[in-house]
Amino acid sequence: MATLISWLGKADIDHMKQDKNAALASIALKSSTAFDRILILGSSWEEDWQPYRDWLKKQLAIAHRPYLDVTVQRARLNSPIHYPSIAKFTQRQIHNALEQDDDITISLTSGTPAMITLAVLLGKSIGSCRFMQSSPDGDVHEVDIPLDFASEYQRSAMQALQTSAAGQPKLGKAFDKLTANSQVMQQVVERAQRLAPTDASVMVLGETGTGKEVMAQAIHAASLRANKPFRAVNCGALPENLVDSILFGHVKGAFTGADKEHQGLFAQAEGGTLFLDEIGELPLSVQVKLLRALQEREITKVGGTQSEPVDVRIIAATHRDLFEMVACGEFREDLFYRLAVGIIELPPLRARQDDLPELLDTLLSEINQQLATHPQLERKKLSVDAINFAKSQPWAGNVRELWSTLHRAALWSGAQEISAVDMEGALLKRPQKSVNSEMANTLTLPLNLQQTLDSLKRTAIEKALAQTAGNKSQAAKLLGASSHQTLGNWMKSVGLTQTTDTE
Ligand SMILES: Nc1ncnc2c1ncn2[C@@H]1O[C@H](COP(=O)(O)OP(=O)(O)OP(=O)(O)O)[C@@H](O)[C@H]1O
Repeated sequence: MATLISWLGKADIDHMKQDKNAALASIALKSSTAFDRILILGSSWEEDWQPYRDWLKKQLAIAHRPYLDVTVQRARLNSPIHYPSIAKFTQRQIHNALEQDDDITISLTSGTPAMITLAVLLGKSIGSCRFMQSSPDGDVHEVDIPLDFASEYQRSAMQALQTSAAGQPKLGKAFDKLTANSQVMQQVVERAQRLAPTDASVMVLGETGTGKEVMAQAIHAASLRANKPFRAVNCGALPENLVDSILFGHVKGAFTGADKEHQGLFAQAEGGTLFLDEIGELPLSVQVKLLRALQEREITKVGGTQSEPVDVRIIAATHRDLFEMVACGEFREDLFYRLAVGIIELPPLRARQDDLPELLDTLLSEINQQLATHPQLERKKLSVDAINFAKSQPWAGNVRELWSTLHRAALWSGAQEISAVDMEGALLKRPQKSVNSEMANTLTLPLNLQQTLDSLKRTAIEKALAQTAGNKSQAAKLLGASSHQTLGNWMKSVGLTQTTDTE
């Protein structure tokens, strides 16, 4: 796909009014490459953008030049000669274009000297862009700029990265808070470390309490945004009528009670990272706005008319099955793919037993620090049988449940060493679920009772094994079987082959 990027100058507009091809139009119409997309950057003469776009489309049609898209992108510049705002805007446009197409041509004919200088600098350094200009008589030629400062730029960019990294938490340090001894967690952390500096949106998936927020903080701390704000919000806890305003802000008078302007979380996280926890709970109407913010990198405050540029990295998280939500139409597919550029799946605690000893150790030191503030409570240690007990539990609430159980055990245990009995006593017992009336209602008679019971037994065993990553001892516990041997017998009785040896 080929894209032409060009500023829209006064000369372009004047020529359009005289129905003459010049500058941008000459390049669009006469270049040897037919452009699939033409991206026009506009900063002044807004009333002429639409007529220019329509006129150019007409000229392309007359010249039998097929195209996919001709768009005008609004540039919010401090002035047409303000280098920092032009640089920021141009850089974003080239990056966006490179995400879609690899053949980028930049016109050097339209725009102020500042715009053209920066287009050359950025086009040469960011990617292998081509440059074109048109002469006053309408001839078009490719401009050879014989400077290879892409490599020079990369070298100095690397140096800048190293310098800034020196002042930032080291990559390893950023992930220090995450216990990751098990192989499965090490792979997850390696992946997150690779993703961290890329600036891509990230989707963290995992059951409740698996450490999604800790992971998001670590990614932020290991990114080039580490010195900028990290803001977190639980989308599920936002009142539906205020979600918009909390995320995007509102202008004074936007609604009853909006007695002053409010900066939303996007503005508060400017330059940094916004962590959207429980993204699956976001109402569809807000999902549309979020998608727009990600695509256009612009937001509009509630009640506002002007959009404002934003530079925020999004890390989203959910414990829900987003694929299923997409399939049911509860979550926008386009937003899902925008967010899930980098997917990090945190395994449940029961699938990473090797993390338990260190996790228990870390959690206990935190708990001991808290206990230290109460003079009558002593520091606690963990016995080996307490660690083994922890390993035998399914921990449906993951690290959070482990933490609270350990906390209770530390408070209740009379001895300095927490035993397995203390841990067991501190476990919150989940109510046993019985076959309820809802299930009974789904039964239709006549039925073969034995077959129905076998099928239920089989489903329950499969579910328990899936939930415990094939660990038969833990699955047995979930099903109320006295041992993994009993579970083995049950499996045989319903014809389930015992492919897993994990106990
Ligand atoms: N790998 C880990 N190492 C150390 N502590 C962890 C780890 N994972 C989670 N924790 C701790 O467990 C608790 C829960 O973690 P966190 O809030 O990040 O989970 P979550 O997946 O975001 O939960 P929820 O889905 O309920 O929002 C926190 O106290 C956190 O510090």
